[in-house]
Amino acid sequence: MVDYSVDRNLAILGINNPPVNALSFHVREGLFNGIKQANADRRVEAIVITGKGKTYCSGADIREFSIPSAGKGLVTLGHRIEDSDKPVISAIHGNALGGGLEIALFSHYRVANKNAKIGFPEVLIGLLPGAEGTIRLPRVTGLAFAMDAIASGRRFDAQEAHKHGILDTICDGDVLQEAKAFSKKIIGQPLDQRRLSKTHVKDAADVDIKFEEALAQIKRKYRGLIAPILCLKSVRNSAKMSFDEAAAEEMRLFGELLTSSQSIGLRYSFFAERSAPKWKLPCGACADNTTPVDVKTTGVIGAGTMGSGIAVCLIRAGIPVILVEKNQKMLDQAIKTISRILTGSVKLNRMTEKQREHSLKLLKGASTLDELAGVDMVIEAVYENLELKREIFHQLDKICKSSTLLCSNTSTLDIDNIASATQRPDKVVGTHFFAPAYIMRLLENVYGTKTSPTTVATVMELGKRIGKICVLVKTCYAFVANRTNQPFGAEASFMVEEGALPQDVDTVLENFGMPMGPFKVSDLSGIDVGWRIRQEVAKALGLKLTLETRYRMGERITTLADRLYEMGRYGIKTGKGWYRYEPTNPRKPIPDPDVAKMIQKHCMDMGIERRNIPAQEVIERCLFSAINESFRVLEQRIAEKPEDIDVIWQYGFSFPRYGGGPMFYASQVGLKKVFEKICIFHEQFPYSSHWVPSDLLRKLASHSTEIPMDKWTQFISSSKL
Ligand SMILES: CCCCCCCC(=O)CC(=O)SCCNC(=O)CCNC(=O)[C@H](O)C(C)(C)COP(=O)(O)OP(=O)(O)OC[C@H]1O[C@@H](n2cnc3c(N)ncnc32)[C@H](O)[C@@H]1OP(=O)(O)O
Ligand SMILES: NC(=O)C1=CN([C@@H]2O[C@H](COP(=O)(O)OP(=O)(O)OC[C@H]3O[C@@H](n4cnc5c(N)ncnc54)[C@H](O)[C@@H]3O)[C@@H](O)[C@H]2O)C=CC1
Repeated sequence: MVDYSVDRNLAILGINNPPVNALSFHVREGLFNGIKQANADRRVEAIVITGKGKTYCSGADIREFSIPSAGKGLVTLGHRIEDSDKPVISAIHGNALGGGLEIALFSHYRVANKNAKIGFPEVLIGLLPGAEGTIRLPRVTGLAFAMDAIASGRRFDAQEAHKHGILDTICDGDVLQEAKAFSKKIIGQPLDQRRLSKTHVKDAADVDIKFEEALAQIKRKYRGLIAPILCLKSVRNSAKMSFDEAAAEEMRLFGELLTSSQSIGLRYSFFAERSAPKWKLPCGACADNTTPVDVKTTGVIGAGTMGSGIAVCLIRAGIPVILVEKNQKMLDQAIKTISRILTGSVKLNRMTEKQREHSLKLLKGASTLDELAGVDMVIEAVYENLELKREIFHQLDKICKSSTLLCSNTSTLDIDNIASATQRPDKVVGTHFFAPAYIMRLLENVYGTKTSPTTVATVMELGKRIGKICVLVKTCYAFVANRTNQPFGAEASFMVEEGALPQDVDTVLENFGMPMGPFKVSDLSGIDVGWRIRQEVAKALGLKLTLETRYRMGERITTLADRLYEMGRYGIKTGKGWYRYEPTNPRKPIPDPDVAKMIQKHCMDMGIERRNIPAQEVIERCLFSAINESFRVLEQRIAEKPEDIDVIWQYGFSFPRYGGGPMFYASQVGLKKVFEKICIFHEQFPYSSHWVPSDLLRKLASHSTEIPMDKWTQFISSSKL
């Protein structure tokens, strides 16, 4: 785990723990023993700590935080490094993150390759740099930089690190060679001033002002998160207390965070996010054994909300797009919108003006499908209408070259049905983006019965290329995202019918951690979109829709959203929806008394008695109904693993990362408790089939002990009840 070698007068300690050189138990032991050995070795005059492979060290092994600690702690190791009689140089390439940066700060000198990335990302997993990082960094950089870097968790480059004194020198080439050259300058120099524990925070006098400024900023930026605040407090301590007192307090705060529900949720999310793209098909094909085809050119059909957003994602990643729209006015409008979105990216420093111009050159508008004959991939984003989509796929099949992949951005429709309109069902797949497509990170890729592994691999790879978090799911009505979100939204609307107002429900869920309540989201994505979907379903089922009903096919429904549609309130796009929007601030939802009146009249007409709905009921009805549906999705193998559902909720619906997602939330509440509550709601609301308890959940809840999440799917085929 740590390779020890001696090169003339230098001991080289090479951290060798692929893939990221995390500081696991054996690495800590190896470094500790290496420093000891080097100090005892007469040939050695200086010690270099370096990383083998692609990186120096990416910090603590995050998995070890969830098991009892063993062996030497990072602080003990760090003190051994700092106390070394022989100078220790950290030679950094790749990443020096978290505990890795702390090792570097325990070292007496730091040299780095110019491409190295440095940072304290602990806050992103709900922690603080607990091996004296919050006490040492301000001693090097001053308070303002340390507060910003530690509370934001951002990674910065070697140049910035050098400017703030973190690095002594930066090199172009091999960092180990640079460290060897550097050692010649420092061997024999006194070490005391290089030991950060012996130094002071230079701008300590300004600590209160800097703390208040930083606190105000992070409270705005990271609403509801505890770790950024404790990060700041710990940095403040570095200036107000002695080194040892501040370090002891840092350890206490670290312990507090380590066991906090937020950090546990964020650590879960870290691994869930990495497990989601590791797709697997029932035939055994998976990410590791399937090669994607190279997508060089694309077509997007439909230049509406989604088509324009998808086109932005593609051209921004350097992929040419032919945007086909039958309505010239819509096309002109879309091209203007796309240009405006990219201008916004330039303003936010996310791209340069030159990149914007280059991206726009990759976009070509067109009015017929014939233009798509030669592209490698088409993404269809026309209205949610099965016949229309089938007709388009039928035509594309004839027009496009035989290798072209045909993707649909449908939000609900069966991929098998769409694929059956072509002679190439193996190349048909769902690519479900989320609105606004150029912002939301999720791409829910949907495979049909005949979709080939190569097609799946290609859309998963394309998603990664355009910066999306991809999750693969099996086709079914509404797939995983919209299917599990549907009961959540239905319960939110039922509660509005029973006594709450849209803003009440939104506020409770926003306080829970959702950045936007479901009624604000509905206004954003368009009330007409949901209306069209309901019309489609009704048409497919041969139903005639009416506003004066509370039940359809034995199922409870509410027609409140349809009433808004009838009033022309389509959401933000019409300036009115569940809320109203002023032209001067068209994205700010304002509660609208007209909506309250409409709701009250609806209730009176339908004979619904309104009552007070407590906040806890809002949370339980929204979340537990989604959880129940999620368990069904798992038992039907629509989603492969619970983490996939959680990632979908985080990146598709902005479920707070610290909350993990509905599946993780259920695991934290306890499956027994969740199941019992679902049974109670089922009795209370017998006409909502989403309350019929999932068999899988029943099996898991009936177990005498809580079953860990990674074992849940093993119970699908188990007959145990
Ligand atoms: C009083 C008590 C004192 C206690 C003191 C505590 C000291 C501390 O201050 C605590 C810490 O160090 S906390 C850890 C700080 N470091 C981080 O958060 C870095 C996390 N990793 C990354 O950002 C990217 O993986 C990275 C940028 C490094 C690489 O990105 P890539 O995109 O190249 O690769 P990934 O796909 O993300 O990762 C490759 C595989 O490695 C796993 N992994 C990454 N970082 C890990 C880490 N720190 N611990 C454990 N596993 C880790 C990752 O899960 C993936 O493996 P698979 O999931 O199997 O694919
Ligand atoms: N709006 C949303 O939040 C989301 C929508 N979706 C799905 O994306 C698809 C598109 O939805 P939106 O962009 O919201 O619709 P939209 O109504 O904004 O845009 C649809 C566009 O398709 C064009 N179009 C219709 N038939 C066409 C044809 N034969 N050839 C070329 N263009 C044609 C229309 O003129 C219109 O500009 C739907 O399947 C929808 O379910 C998926 C995720 C989210």
